[in-house]
Amino acid sequence: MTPRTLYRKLVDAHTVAQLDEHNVLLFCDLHLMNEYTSPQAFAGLYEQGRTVAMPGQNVAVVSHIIPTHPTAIRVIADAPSALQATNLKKNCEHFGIPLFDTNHPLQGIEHVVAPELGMIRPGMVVICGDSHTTTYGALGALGFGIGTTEVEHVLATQTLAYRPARDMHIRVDGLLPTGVTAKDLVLAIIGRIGAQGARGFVVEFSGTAINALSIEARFTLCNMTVEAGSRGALIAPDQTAVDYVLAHAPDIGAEHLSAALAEWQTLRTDDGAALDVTHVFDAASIAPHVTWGTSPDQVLPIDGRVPRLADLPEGPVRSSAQRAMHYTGLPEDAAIEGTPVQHVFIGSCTNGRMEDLRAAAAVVRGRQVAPGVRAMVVPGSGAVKAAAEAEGLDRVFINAGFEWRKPGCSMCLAMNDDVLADGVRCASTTNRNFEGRQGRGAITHLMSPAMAAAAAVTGRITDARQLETLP
Ligand SMILES: CC(C)[C@H](C(=O)O)[C@@H](O)C(=O)O
Ligand code: SF4
Repeated sequence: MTPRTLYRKLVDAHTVAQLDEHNVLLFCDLHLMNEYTSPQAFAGLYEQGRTVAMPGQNVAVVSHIIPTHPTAIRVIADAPSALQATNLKKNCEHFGIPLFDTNHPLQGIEHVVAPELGMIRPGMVVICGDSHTTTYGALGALGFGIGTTEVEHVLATQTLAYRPARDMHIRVDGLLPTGVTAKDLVLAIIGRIGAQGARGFVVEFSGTAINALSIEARFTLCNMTVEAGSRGALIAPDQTAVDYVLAHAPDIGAEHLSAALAEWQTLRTDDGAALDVTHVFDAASIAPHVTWGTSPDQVLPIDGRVPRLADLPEGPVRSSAQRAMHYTGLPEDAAIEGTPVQHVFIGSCTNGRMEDLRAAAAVVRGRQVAPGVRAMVVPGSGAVKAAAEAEGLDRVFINAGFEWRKPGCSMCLAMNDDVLADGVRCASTTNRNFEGRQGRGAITHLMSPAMAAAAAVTGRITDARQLETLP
């Protein structure tokens, strides 16, 4: 048999029919939905009198528009947003789709909720009307975002017309130094290959540095791979992945377990499989990274300087850098370290999990948020929030002067009322630093949770490795 990549194996195993030369009909094991990208899809179903083919293989979560203030009952004040949530509830009830509604104790960001509740298994195809569905590659599942018209088709048929991508392999040799995280790795990768560098590809990661990552760190890596333009990210499931899945999905009955384990074993790229592109990185040389511009590839190691325009190739790279410098107020050749911030945001589907909160808390413990800085932590889900509180992390943050919020997307994209004012500069653990993403005129610097925590306590962009851990 011709050697195949892991990606090809997943596509082949889910192909129901070859539609034409380029497209297949792909079966989707799980379809996740949010309040934001599902309304028109449901409207389309009603219009055509169609029903949902496999309601049990769909799950909905209120993620994006939900307020995160620490009130006992959450009420969505904004009328159009409230309507989106009510409609999602009605639609889910009508079609029998499970829903994590506004006040559900396990509500959160869809990409945090789904894996922690054991919904994601190696070998699955998982889709969602949201680009960060690539997260699930961390468990050897092919996840990717789809558009609203596709959401309708998936609801009606549980399948999707799909044009397979090309295979990119990113190997990361060596080990990340202490204090350097998966967030720094992915920012370094995007910085080198560019925000369009993986466009048209599904990226498989391998190498000693990847094998050494925890599953939560792999979620961060696969989540942000989409910011290099990729159509998916994959890591072959190893023992770390199997342990995670079994710990989070105890319902895999003993009678299915050995078959499942045997199948997961086959989920790897065969020797000799054709790869379209390969990149190699050296983990040991990677430092904490921070974005300086308005695209995730406008990024620097913490000791780096904003590029000089004359050093950039003439054309779109230079002109977008020029525009970004104007927007972020950082001139060419400026050092990124020491840049003052007024806001710190710790959360999102990239870095809103337990390990992220622990890493931030380790920096914050025994310190205070710097004067003039507003800092908040928004856990990725109700389960993350409860686990963090059980460990006392909420007290660490609150005692330091952070706001401790309820779960949701929040200031990752400011679709609720967590919006930054014009000109405010924010150290953020999120994944996109686009113009206006966190509020009109607000400036976002992407970084790891430890780096964001260091910015909170010093009031400036700081190398977290230089702050001693206090008892
Ligand atoms: C709202 C949604 C469509 C969007 C996405 O697809 O990623 C959002 O989650 C984001 O992060 O920008
Ligand atoms: S946390 Fe941010 S990136 Fe993730 S789904 Fe929500 S808005 Fe999108």
